[in-house]
Amino acid sequence: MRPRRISQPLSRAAQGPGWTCPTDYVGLVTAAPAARATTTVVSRPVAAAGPLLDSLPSPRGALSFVRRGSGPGATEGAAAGPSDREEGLVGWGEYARLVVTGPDAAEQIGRWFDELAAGLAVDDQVGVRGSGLVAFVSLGFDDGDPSVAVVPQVVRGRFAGRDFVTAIDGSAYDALARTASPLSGFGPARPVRSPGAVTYQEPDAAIAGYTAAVQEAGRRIRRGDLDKVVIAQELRATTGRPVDERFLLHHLARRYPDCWTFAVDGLVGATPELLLRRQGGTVTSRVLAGTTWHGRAEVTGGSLGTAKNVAEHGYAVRSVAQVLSAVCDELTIPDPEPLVLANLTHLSTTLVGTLRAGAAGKDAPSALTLAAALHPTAAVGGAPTEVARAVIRELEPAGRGRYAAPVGWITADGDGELGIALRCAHVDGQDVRLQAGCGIVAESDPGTEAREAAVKMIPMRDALENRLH
Ligand SMILES: C=C(O[C@@H]1C=C(C(=O)O)C=C[C@H]1O)C(=O)O
Repeated sequence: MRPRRISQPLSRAAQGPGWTCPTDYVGLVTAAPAARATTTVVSRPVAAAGPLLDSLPSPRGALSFVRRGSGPGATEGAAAGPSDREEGLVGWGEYARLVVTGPDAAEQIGRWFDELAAGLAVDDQVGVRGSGLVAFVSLGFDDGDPSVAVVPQVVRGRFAGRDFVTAIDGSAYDALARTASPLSGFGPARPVRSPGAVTYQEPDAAIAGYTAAVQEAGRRIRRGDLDKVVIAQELRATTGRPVDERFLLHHLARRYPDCWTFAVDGLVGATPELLLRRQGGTVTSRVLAGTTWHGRAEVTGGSLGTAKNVAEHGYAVRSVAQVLSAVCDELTIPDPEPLVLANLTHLSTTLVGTLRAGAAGKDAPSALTLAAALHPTAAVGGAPTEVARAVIRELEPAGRGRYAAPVGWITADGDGELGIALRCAHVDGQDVRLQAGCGIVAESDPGTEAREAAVKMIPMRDALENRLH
């Protein structure tokens, strides 16, 4: 599907008289709406109604940023998390969307969202994070890579144990505004389908190309051009049937409850790395770099703490600390600790900051502004940043698209939660592009890095092939 650029929200008139519902969602369709002068965003608390991901109505166009989600068959996987601790947002339907490129893509999205918000009335009876007006955002890695923002027509959310639904316009709005508990209508309008057989295109050539790129990156580091660069591999796959994004999301959420299971405009994955959460005056970032994986003898205990991993991790933490310390009164940077996932263990540091007093409230930098300032951290770019970006452009000529860039949601008052789009694939019908990368430093061994990249593709390969280990 080619991105459309829509600078104005789709008005009811533009949808035409025959318009009913832009998605396959049918659960909340009620009587025709009364005419309203101003479009209203309505958020209402609702009774808990099963896993968030179960509400996504269509195979395509899923919007998600969910943690500890489960979905059907949640008890199958050993790693399944209890769904009562599930939190996040899912959305569907498009009230408005923007696709932009350029070094100021995040700024353009921020301005567009501010203007859109200024034209909407908000009736929020929930008042938790993520309620009220939100946009899902997925930025491009490089200036030329398109960035996408979507304001959904319907959002289902859960934070701090509170369930809510937000709707703008359309049938869901009418049901929400008129009935006390509209949730009985939620559930997939179309059954979730497997993508069928998966074929990978020239996997050996992809690995050989990657190993050569890592070798070249190492050579440049050793000759002193830069200290660290993250080099990514891509793997293309074709599926027997058009991919149902929900199939991937359910699988990822079950298997990786500690990750944020995301989907925005066909980019689907489960990332362990939180680039930035802004909640009022508090900012949080979980930095990952330095990796070992299960099945390798040296995975346990001390090996994660090798000088190479500690150095790799240090670049990433410093790159985040530098940006956040400029806007924070206080910034806590604890020692790194292991983050154990189903297939990998990363060195992890969670930084927490308090935004500078003068910068609080309306003048505070928004979550999107901060995420754009942080991007690319040395966890996905390198050090120094600009040299690493140039090396990535050269050694990854296909371009990254939205892989390894900020993905998540933002609110109109500047809060939001944005991860780094990792362990993901871009899905377009039966075509799937998987990407995964590794931080390269002077001591990196190309063969080992190629194996690490392969391990990082396992979450998405398993999801596509519906394999549970
Ligand atoms: C680049 C990726 O992962 C990043 C690189 C890591 C590393 O090199 O150790 C670890 C976590 C991520 O910050 C990826 O998963 O594609």
